[in-house]
Amino acid sequence: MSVFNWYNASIKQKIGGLFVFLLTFLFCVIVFSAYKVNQIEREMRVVAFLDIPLSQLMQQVEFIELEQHLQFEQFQLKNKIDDKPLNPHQQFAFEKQKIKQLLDKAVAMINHSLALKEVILQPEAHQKVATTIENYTQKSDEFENYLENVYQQNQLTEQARLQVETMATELESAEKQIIAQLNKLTSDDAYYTDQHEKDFLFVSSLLGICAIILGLLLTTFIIQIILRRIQRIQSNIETLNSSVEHHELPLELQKKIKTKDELAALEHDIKIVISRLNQEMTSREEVEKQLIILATQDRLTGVFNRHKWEEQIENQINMAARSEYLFALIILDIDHFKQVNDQYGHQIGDKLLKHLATQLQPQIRTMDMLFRIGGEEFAIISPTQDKQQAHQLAERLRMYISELDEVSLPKVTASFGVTCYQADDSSSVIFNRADKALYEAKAQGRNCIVVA
Ligand SMILES: Nc1nc2c(ncn2[C@@H]2O[C@H](COP(=O)(O)OP(=O)(O)OP(=O)(O)O)[C@@H](O)[C@H]2O)c(=O)[nH]1
Repeated sequence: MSVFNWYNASIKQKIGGLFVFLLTFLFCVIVFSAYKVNQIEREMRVVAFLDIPLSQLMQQVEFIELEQHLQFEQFQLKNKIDDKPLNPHQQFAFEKQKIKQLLDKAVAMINHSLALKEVILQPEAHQKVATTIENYTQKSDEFENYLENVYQQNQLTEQARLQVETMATELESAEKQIIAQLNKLTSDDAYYTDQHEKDFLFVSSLLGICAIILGLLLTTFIIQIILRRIQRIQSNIETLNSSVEHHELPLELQKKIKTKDELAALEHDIKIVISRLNQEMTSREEVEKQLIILATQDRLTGVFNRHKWEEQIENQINMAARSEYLFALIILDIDHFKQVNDQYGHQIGDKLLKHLATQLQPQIRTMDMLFRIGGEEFAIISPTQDKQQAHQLAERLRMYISELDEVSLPKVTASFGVTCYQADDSSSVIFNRADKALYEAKAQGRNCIVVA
């Protein structure tokens, strides 16, 4: 079994470990507390049902013993009390009988409690008290017999008097011993019970402190978990918000949701919203791309359309008007295209236009732009080219078109009008100049280039 590694454990594991420790401690404290309560209850029962009645009994014994003492005093002084119906022996026997009853009762109580194993505190001391009482009873019997003998002889010798005195003193001290033992027993029991009560109070305080710490920890732990999850939800919502604001695809929820409470349901809902938004934005981007293509691309040939042409020629004019920037404009028109349509059909005419555009695109630089600006009319904007360079490009393209040989398509040629940006040109001015050059090229017999 691997030992819990506190230093390498995560915060969650640490809090969990602390919980296990505290719960174990709390459990031990509860068990100990229950044990103490039980012990105190048993002790209190002994005090209530044994020690206190014993003390009461001994108070009565003490009282009788006081009476006896007085009697012995009289006996010693040989003061006969005429009005008293009983003689000293009878008097002693009568009182001894009362003491004996009380002491027998005390011994019975102690023995009963000992037999039932109720005495948990100082059972030996209780046993000793019982033995001492039994000894006392024996001594008391002996004293009674002796006293009877002395009385019957009707004269008191000095020796007998001394013997009676000694025995009486011994009996008295035996009684005192019993009382002292009982008092000690009661006070000891009270002391131990008091100690156990203090222990119990200490344990109860520990219990309370543990419960408070556990409660605080538990509350903090739960609050932390809830806060962390709320933060996660907030961060997801923020991501969502920023994605919508910046038109970016939102990130997927990173953490897999394990729990099934209300917050988990909320996270799940947000996950669904994010996933839907992802789909929505992806398809919207697709639609936007398609729209841009539709807006800028010629559907038949795939090159830029007239709309893009108008936008770009304006851009080029603006750039050239602001700086030394130069660009060339080439307009090319397929020669006798009407005949192609007439002879091969409109479909072949379309195919030819598409084929021609596809073949021309790789022939120009990436910065050059090819537009279809009319039926069989194309334009090329060629940035940073002067007239000569533009003428060379047009010538290369003219040659290329005239040499194109596609089996399924008729061979064609094209005429070119070429010009360059001139100061203060507007889009229509430069276009008209190029168009005029093209017109001249047509007039010159086609498949040629006129630079304006
Ligand atoms: N197949 C096809 N034909 C088109 C398209 N757009 C225009 N045309 C045809 O192109 C032909 C252009 O004819 P014209 O303007 O007379 O010019 P041309 O026959 O090319 O003669 P020149 O330009 O003078 O050499 C017309 O017959 C149009 O119908 C198109 O998208 N597809």
